[in-house]
Amino acid sequence: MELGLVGLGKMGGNMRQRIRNAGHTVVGVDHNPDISDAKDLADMVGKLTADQPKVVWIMVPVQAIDAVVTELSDLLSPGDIVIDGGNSRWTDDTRRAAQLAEKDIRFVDCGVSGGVWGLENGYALMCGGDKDTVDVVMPIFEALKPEGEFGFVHAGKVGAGHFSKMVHNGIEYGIMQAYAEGYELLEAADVVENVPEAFESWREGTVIRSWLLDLLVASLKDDSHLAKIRGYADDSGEGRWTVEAAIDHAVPMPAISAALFARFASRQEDSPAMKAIAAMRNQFGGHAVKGAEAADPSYATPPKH
Ligand SMILES: O=C(CO)[C@H](O)[C@H](O)COP(=O)(O)O
Repeated sequence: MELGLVGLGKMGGNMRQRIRNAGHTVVGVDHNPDISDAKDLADMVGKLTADQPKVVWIMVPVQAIDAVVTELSDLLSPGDIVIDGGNSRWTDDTRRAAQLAEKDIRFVDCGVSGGVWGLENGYALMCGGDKDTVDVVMPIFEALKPEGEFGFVHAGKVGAGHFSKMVHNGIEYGIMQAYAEGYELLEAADVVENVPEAFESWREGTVIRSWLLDLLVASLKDDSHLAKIRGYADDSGEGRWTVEAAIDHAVPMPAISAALFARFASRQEDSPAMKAIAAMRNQFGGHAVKGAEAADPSYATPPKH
């Protein structure tokens, strides 16, 4: 089968290779001419010549997806298929599907998990769209997914793929946070003599073995106290959308929301909220505060009311 692939970065570049390894033709396009097979989107579409609907997979940062969808809507023909494999917000899928449907172009949303290891291990795929459309793309999904029984779901209509991926990522936040908190306690308590060794021992036989645990062990092998990196964690939206969806459905989500808020806390040099707590403790109990007492001696004595 023939596929156009837009975006050949960390994910798209390896996906092109895995699809080619399975014997398909991929015409990839990227801003970087050194890795691109076509000079622009029009050139890429022109190079898709097989007797089939043209199928174009978008694998670009979320901010760039709308522009690519709009350009493709002018380049493709009725019956052709666009797949959005980025980490899009699931509510954007119906809007993009409707935009393309105006020109009878079909749309599939596909959450992709596997990161930089996907070339080797395969990518777990969660897609949404009409069954007939998903069936056309199936050879490409088969090429990308891990070998074996699992790693693919046609989750439902348009939007269901990214909704599934969003919840997957929310769970990812919660699992990572739990390992991270356990790591901090082990480091702080100084009871377990070799923390990386304890984590490594959990990789087999335990209830908490997982790939994320394997990855943490790999990081601790390289840097046993994680001294080379700062405790600063970004987010790209998936955790926020998961918590927002939980609110929409009144679903209690204490672990995932705590994991999300822990990331926000990681970005603060100092905590305005904890300053407020320290100030109130000082007000009601004359409890000592850190930092400000040197500059303002009034903090050293309990205020009189
Ligand atoms: O989808 C992924 C993994 O499954 C991406 O790595 C994603 O970036 C993770 O989300 P966040 O950046 O918010 O941690």
